[in-house]
Amino acid sequence: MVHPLDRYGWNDSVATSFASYPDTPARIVRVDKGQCDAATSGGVVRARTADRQLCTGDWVTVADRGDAPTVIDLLPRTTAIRRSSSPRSEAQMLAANVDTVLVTTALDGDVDLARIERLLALAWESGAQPVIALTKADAAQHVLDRIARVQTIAPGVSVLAVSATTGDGIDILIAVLSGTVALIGPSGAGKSTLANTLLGKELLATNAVRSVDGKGRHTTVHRELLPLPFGGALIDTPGLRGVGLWDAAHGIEKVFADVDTLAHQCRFDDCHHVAEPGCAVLAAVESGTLEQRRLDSYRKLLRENDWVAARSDARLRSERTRVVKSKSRELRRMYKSR
Ligand SMILES: Nc1nc2c(ncn2[C@@H]2O[C@H](COP(=O)(O)OP(=O)(O)OP(=O)(O)O)[C@@H](O)[C@H]2O)c(=O)[nH]1
Ligand SMILES: [Zn+2]
Repeated sequence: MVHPLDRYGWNDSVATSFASYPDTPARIVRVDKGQCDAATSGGVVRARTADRQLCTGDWVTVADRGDAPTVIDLLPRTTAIRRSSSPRSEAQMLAANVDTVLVTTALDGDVDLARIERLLALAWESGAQPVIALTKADAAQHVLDRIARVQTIAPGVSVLAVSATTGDGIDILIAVLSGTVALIGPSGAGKSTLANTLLGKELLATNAVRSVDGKGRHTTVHRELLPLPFGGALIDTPGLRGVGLWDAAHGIEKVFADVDTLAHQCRFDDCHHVAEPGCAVLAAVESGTLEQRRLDSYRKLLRENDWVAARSDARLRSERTRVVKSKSRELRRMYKSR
């Protein structure tokens, strides 16, 4: 049977997770300050978010409380794309309940491998399956070589070259996408153009890249979930100029599965792959099977991740101390007044 929310990613397991909630099921398609657009079986409604921290893709329940629809419950997220938002060292949620993360990079310039590795770490960490789309293939040379190059840094990920202009590669891309798809990539990567091609219509504003410096302006402002004509739904995200990792140790391990396998062959279990004897990682760099660039990138992301983890631990600790202190102040006041 067709469910009205099928277009927004409804399926059997989603239906099961709603079983114990009495209010109306809905999926968040867009979040604004204090309000959101929520897709329900009766259509998209404007709802109050109360003080809930929601993000695009969340499954929630809504109910009419007094004068307006209000979000009541937030269902547990199956996957979540998070990045660190400096300077407060907090996690920023980009999208929830995503099945496929479509990492995009334009082929018309230099492909920044380290940036792809970073975006892949973020994607793997979310729990969703990453797919890489190398865009603007019509404006690129040596496309096959470049696909092969990117494939070496992305174990377990499909790498496809596509062109929204000519339509090349779009069919294959559609075949590998499943469920809710989130598009991520730097500004000007052609995300909105690709999104419009997948959606089959011009729903998202695109922006010509400034010809002077080749930089795209940020055209995408909102994250919005839109139904795809071939099934599933799409979330476009604003161009991510710098994405900081947030607690992405597992994601980094997946991106660098090759380095990880080597690391298990080192003589010492706690090898740092710097100068230790019997280090399989350094041996692989020496023999040319592992690129120095990739090892450097791996180390850099690990260091950054450790740093963010330490900072957020410190923040949580100080928050906890503050709560404890204010609680004990409260208690002291209470005892005094007795
Ligand atoms: N030649 C060519 N140009 C493309 C293609 N796809 C996008 N472009 C161009 O690349 C530029 C940027 O495209 P957008 O889709 O706005 O990029 P974006 O990633 O959404 O950018 P933000 O919204 O800033 O994140 C525009 O000038 C597009 O016309 C393509 O397949 N081929
Ligand atoms: Zn080692």
